[in-house]
Amino acid sequence: MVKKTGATAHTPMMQQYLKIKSEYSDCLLFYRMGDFYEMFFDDAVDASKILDITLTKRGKAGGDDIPMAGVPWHQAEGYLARLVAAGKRVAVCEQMEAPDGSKGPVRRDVVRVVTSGTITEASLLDHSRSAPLVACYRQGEKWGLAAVELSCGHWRLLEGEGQMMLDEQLAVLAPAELLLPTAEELQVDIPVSRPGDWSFSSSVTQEQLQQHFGVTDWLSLNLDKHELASAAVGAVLVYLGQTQKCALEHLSLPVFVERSQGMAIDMRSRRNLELYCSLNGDPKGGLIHVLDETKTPMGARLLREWIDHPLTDLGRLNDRQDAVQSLTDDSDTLSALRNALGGVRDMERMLTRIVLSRASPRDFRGLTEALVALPDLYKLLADRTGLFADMTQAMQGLEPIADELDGAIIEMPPQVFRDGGVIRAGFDAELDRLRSLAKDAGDWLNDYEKRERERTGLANLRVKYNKVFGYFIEISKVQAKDAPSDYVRKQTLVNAERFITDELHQFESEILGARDAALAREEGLVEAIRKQICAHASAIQQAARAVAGVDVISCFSHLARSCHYVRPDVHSGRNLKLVGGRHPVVEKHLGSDEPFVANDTHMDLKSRRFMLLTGPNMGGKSTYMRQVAWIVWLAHTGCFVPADEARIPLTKRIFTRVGAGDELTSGRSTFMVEMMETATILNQLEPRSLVIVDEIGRGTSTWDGLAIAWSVAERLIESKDVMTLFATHYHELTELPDDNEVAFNASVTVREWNGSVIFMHQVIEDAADQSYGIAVAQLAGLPREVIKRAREHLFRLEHGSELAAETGKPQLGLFAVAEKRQQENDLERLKRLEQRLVSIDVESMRPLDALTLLDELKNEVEQ
Ligand SMILES: Nc1ncnc2c1ncn2[C@@H]1O[C@H](COP(=O)(O)OP(=O)(O)OP(=O)(O)O)[C@@H](O)[C@H]1O
Repeated sequence: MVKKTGATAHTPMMQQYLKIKSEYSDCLLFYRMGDFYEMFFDDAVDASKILDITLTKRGKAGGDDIPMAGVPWHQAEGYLARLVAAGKRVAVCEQMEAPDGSKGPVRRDVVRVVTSGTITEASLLDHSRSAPLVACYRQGEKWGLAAVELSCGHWRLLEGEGQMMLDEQLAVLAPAELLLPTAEELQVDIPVSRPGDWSFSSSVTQEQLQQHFGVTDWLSLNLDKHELASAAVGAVLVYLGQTQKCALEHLSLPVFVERSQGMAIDMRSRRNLELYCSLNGDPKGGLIHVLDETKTPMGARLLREWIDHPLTDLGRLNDRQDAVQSLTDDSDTLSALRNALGGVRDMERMLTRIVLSRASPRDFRGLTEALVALPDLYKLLADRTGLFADMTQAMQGLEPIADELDGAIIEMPPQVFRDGGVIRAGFDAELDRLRSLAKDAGDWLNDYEKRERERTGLANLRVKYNKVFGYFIEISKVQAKDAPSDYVRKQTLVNAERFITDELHQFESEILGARDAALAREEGLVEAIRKQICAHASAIQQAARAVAGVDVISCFSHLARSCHYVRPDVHSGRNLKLVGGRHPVVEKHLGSDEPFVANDTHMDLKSRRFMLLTGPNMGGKSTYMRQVAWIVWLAHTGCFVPADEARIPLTKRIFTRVGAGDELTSGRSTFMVEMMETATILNQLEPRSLVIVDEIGRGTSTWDGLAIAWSVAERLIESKDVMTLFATHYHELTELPDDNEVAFNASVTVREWNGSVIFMHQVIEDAADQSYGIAVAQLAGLPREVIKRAREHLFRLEHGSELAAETGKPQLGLFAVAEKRQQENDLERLKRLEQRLVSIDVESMRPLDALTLLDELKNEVEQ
């Protein structure tokens, strides 16, 4: 810990620093000094470690050096990102006035606190996904969530009950930062901030809404019926006030939208099905990677939202499908639309930065171009009904502001505002006048330099400029002695002397005045334009949302055409029929020499609801089951599906249990994870669930594993209105369909050829005849001797009882052993019962004792 006070009096600047720092003690303070953000004391020490920057010192406190570290202001973005990623909050303190040379430090204020949930800079955000700030408020089992994406302005309000559902929602929302009351602890790996318990209240929300949005009509937001979500909104708004310190015009209103439940998919299942990345963490192996053919960042984010939240409302689903169909059938419009979308940059996030006064000139230009592109887009969709009608309407009406912006902002603006050059010539007469004054200066300087060379005869004389001295004449040391007498010496360098003249001095005051005036004029114009944009913020937001919608729909249409996806018939009946189904990711990754083998699926929630899938390792079982899950999932998003024909029953939940890797970091073994996933499925099954079980019971002894797999399968078979695909290596389970007419066997086919196996990847309705495990091990390159020995062991295990009879040695097959153990257990239990019965003295028993004993005996038998 570095001492901050001591006997030495602090300089006025350091006193100002310490005062501001004391108000932001939980933050690292970026204290603006000229072209740098400086940090002092512990902040400097911490930042120098995290950012790997030099730790220097500035002045003393209590006799000790004050540590200092700094970063250049124009590179602050990258440094902020690293500090926030390291879990820091950073208060950015700016100079609020230009230094005027008078005594005392310039006025400084914190203009913003940067936290992981309030980042808006393009370079710090993943363009394709949201990273919301989420407040959570609980009362008993019930909870309310308010999630806002500051960089786009969208809200999502949710309420629910129970920890499990809360965990699931949080996992899907993937907050960048969580706001909680002080007493609340959630076991999540997300940075937590606490805006103050008082802020979690509906009345605070009402006040804040009035303050930020001028909303007085509380009822129109539908928050009055949702006390918990409403309280969470209050905390979000208070926190944004604490950290952003500016108007939040770009935020949409936090309306509580009642959502029909939608399809529920727990986080493990999302991971198991490889939604975002493959099980080994490669994003290219994730489904999103294959589906994301969107053209705009807004579209990419909305695509994730649609995939993340599949619909169970058939009406809405149909609207999406109709829209996708209409573009799929019209390839000219589709390609024109996708071309036009290609030119639209991230309107939502650029708008946010403009509203929050954090935009670069390029954000202004980017937004301008996006607005200018809107008419092309909506004209392409003119006369279309359904979803497109609302979307085209939202894109209209912004032409005047688009024209205004286009007339104001130059086509290739610089990266920062500092040197001006953002406003087009011809936009403002006064700016043009000041600029031409400044520009004429260049000509004047050239002319002056020429004149002075001629007058003095010094050919190397140069007129130069730097920030410290302004304009000066530089003459080499050798020639300096010949400088005329009206040259006033200003600075001596090793090889040169610098001079000033009255004429140059007078020119400087005029010219610098004109340049400053031009910059100030431009600043004023940009601010006026910014205000104009703010006034249209809500309309621009809606247009951006509409662009995102058009983008996702055209992405779906593009997939339908280019990858041959078909419109699924999602219906309220029970029948599932997939003809020529394919796995979207595996299909994409296979080379042309190894075509994907399409497979059919015929099931019914009522009469054919349990598929027992067997077959060799590497045969394609996992691929097949995931493909069914994916087709069902995608069908509920509006996307067409990779199949030739698809009829899909409305599905409320998807569960998966897939052979995942160990979660060793969470202290759970493979078997434990398996059992937890299985428990989730069995405890939460509800009608219209689709269950995928890819191996169960592998992480324990064969007997325990088989027993568990068997009883889980039985339970799933009994579950009405639940469709299960159950892959297993336990061959014994293929007997299940014998006694259960809703169950049927299926297997992936292989051919044997020259002692080797060839995988056909074809799913047929029959049990696999053998497991081919040893053949696959041979393919994988296990030593020949080990394979030979394995075959001998296999024979011994499969023919245990016959061998035992022949050799007299007890070498039992798996089932024989199981049966024998069961018989032995039963026998023992019977013996114990017999002993108890014999020892009873009936004559001396009271009736109550007799009844109690009878009850005990019954329990023992039933165990
Ligand atoms: N329908 C298919 N068409 C073409 N190739 C396929 C098909 N299904 C699977 N494959 C290929 O076979 C490989 C193995 O498939 P998969 O992992 O589904 O087998 P599995 O039966 O589940 O194996 P295991 O039992 O060892 O988990 C896949 O990575 C893929 O390359």
